[in-house]
Amino acid sequence: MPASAYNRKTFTAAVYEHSLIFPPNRSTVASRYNALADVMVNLRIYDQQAKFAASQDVDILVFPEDGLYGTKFSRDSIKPYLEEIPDPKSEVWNPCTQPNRYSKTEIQVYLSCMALNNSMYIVANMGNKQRCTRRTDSNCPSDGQYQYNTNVVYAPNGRLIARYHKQNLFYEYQFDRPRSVNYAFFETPFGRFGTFTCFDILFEEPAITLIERYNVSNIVFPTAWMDALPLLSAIQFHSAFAQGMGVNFLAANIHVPNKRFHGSGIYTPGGPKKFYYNDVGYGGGKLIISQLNVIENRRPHVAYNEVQRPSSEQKTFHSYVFYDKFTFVELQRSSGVLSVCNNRLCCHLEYAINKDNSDMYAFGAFDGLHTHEGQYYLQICTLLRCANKTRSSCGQPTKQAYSEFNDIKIYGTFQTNYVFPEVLKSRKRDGQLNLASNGWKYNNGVLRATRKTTHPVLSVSLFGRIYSRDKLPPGYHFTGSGSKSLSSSLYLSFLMPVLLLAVYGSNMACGLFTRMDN
Ligand SMILES: NC(=O)CCCC[C@@H]1SC[C@@H]2NC(=O)N[C@@H]21
Repeated sequence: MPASAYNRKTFTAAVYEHSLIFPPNRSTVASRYNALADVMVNLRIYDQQAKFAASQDVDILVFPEDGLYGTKFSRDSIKPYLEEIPDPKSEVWNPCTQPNRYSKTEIQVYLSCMALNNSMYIVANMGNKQRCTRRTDSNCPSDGQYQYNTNVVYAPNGRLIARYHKQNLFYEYQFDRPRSVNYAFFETPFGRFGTFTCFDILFEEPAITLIERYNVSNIVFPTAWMDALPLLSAIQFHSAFAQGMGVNFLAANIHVPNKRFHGSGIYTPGGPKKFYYNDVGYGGGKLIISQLNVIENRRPHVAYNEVQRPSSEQKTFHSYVFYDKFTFVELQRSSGVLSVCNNRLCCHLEYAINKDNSDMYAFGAFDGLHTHEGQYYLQICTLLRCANKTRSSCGQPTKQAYSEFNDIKIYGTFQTNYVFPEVLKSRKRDGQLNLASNGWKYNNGVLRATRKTTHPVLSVSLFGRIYSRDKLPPGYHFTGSGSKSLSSSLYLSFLMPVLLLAVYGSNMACGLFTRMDN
């Protein structure tokens, strides 16, 4: 559909960070009756939020991943919470107006009525079961059903219009990985929306393909994201993805601060519109509402690619950032130009700092395969505040910083256009994480402050992904996939190589892996 076909210029979006009420016991198998009671406690809170959102003329409301009953189920204990969900690509169903078409679909009926009663698009995450039999499907799990982590989308008339099964599972042994990637998108009067879930954002499939091949310019993103500082806090990375890919991005997280689940927001190609970050044990969930422009023409970024290696006079050192060994140089002067290289990536920094005595900053580069909790190939340039004044603390998580910069300009010799510009600050008032809503520009691969920074700087980074250098095929991680009965060492040392050979072999034969992204 051409962009001019959209009859709206703006729309109002909302995301709800939900402080969910967990079922009393997630390790034993509850009855369907008790499971539904657990879900209803959370659904009623969703309903209150939807009513309030409607009073604010919200067009689309997003709820988080695992928001209805939480995480850490076993394959068996999740079963009473699952529902069969028909494929909206092959049939039209309005659960609110046709509640008896399928049995045991109470959650879907409730969500659909929420959309209809409040006349808005509702995006939620729930569990989907799909029966199968080994007689016709040799991959059918031994318990006779697939179990998927699923996003569902309802139109303002209550109709189910999209269903997405999460591809890249993150230690979710209760769920199966879909055998082929499914792309879920839907049309609204204010643009085309795609959906994927949490860990998916780090991978090419389905995220990049949805945006580039299916031309979605808005993403609805239920997530259960645990912050991993210094480069992968929720608000920081989700905002950077929106900017790097040139999309509106609506991220709803669960709120469980003692497990590092927090940070939701509404992000645009030009920067964050509104976000919520609260890591203390009180304050609870929050509804965030913001008006956004309809994206007429998505404008992806091109990363700076000119190869230049100005030599740095300073000594480099190594330190770990989230298990990756970066090469760093320390910022020792009040202003200057620094370069640092790691493998094929060279990063360049021009800066002027008003440095507080308690701060130490370093500028680092990493070009390699990240292997902790999943595998993904990274190229990163980062200017960060070290956790204390030792070099080995550079890259360790910290939320404290006291220095502001008069000037920052960062660029690098990236071999990918998938570069996400991050600016993370420490909020003066209370030391909470903060984002820059303006005062920064990302253009032609160069990230620069357009004026003196406000709030102390925690990190400023160019976070690049090279999907074609990932060692695992899309969606294949050693986590999840319902393989709970296999010990991970057996899986990694024996079965994984066999699986990989089989997958690569068959896909190569089918010519599916010929596409190069970079
Ligand atoms: N529910 C999910 O899919 C959570 C995955 C996101 C976690 C992000 S990605 C890698 C980092 N590791 C973490 O602990 N948090 C980050």
